[in-house]
Amino acid sequence: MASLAQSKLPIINIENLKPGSKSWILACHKVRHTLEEYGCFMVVSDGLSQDFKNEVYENVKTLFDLPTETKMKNTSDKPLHGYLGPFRTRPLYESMGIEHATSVEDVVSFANLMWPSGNHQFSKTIHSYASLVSKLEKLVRKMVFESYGVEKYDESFDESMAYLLKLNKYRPRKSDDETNVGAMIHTDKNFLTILSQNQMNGLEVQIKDGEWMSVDFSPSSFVVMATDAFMAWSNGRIKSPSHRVLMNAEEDRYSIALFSFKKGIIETPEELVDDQHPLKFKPFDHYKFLEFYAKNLRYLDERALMLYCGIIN
Ligand SMILES: O=C(O)CCC(=O)C(=O)O
Ligand SMILES: [Fe+2]
Repeated sequence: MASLAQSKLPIINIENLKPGSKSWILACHKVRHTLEEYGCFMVVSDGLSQDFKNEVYENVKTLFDLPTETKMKNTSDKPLHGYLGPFRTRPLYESMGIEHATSVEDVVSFANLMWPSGNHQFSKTIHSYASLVSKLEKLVRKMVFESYGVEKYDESFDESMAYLLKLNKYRPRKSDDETNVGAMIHTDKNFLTILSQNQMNGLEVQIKDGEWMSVDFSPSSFVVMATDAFMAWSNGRIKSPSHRVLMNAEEDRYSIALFSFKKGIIETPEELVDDQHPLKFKPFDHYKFLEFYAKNLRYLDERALMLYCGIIN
């Protein structure tokens, strides 16, 4: 069995840097090289104070405490965007998607659906959180694009990004007979993922040679994770790390993932294709790929992308 690495995820400081400065350029390269090697890294953010984080997670708990019939009202025409309840293969897990969480109107209408007389506190806190995290998403993307010298494509991403805030709850096991798998081994299908958790660990990432690393979130930290779509965009340079959640905690674990999706086509910049790096993935419509994935959920890893738009050279 693969061993569990004790090392920590790289931590990169990306806040408060002046674009164009020497430290900015160095950080851009570091972000890109770390995503190429590990597919993820940790960021400690000034914006995620302990008080704010407590407030966010209290609101998340209040949401999951609602009756199942209420939570089930959260549906979506997009796959895997609405409420997902526990089921046989993953009894510990529940998740709620809030679409367009960076738009205050959309968060308010989600809250109105969950609480008939609204929930101002929830809307305010969750919208502030989504805004903070979406800024980080934009920053990381800009840094990677700049490091590859293809920043001219970043604007079209900025204009067409949709943000899904995915709130996850993992309850503890009821007995030793129950599985401890909170989330099965998978790679993400959005463009970039920015994750935080309450104080309960459980996330594990496969780094190299099948080695699993358990992620110890430091306070005020986010994990930035690349995905299959980002890997395709980079012509296979960026790694889309396999990850899972194992629940050994005795209390509920909550996490929040901000998922960015590109409305429209994702295509590898021509600058990233040459004789040594032939094109690996055909251009693809991001949401259509998500639909394909949702219909073929046995391919939880990057095989889904290979089957959908991979080019066999
Ligand atoms: O809960 C976590 O830490 C990870 C969640 C996750 O992998 C996902 O939502 O795709
Ligand atoms: Fe994931």
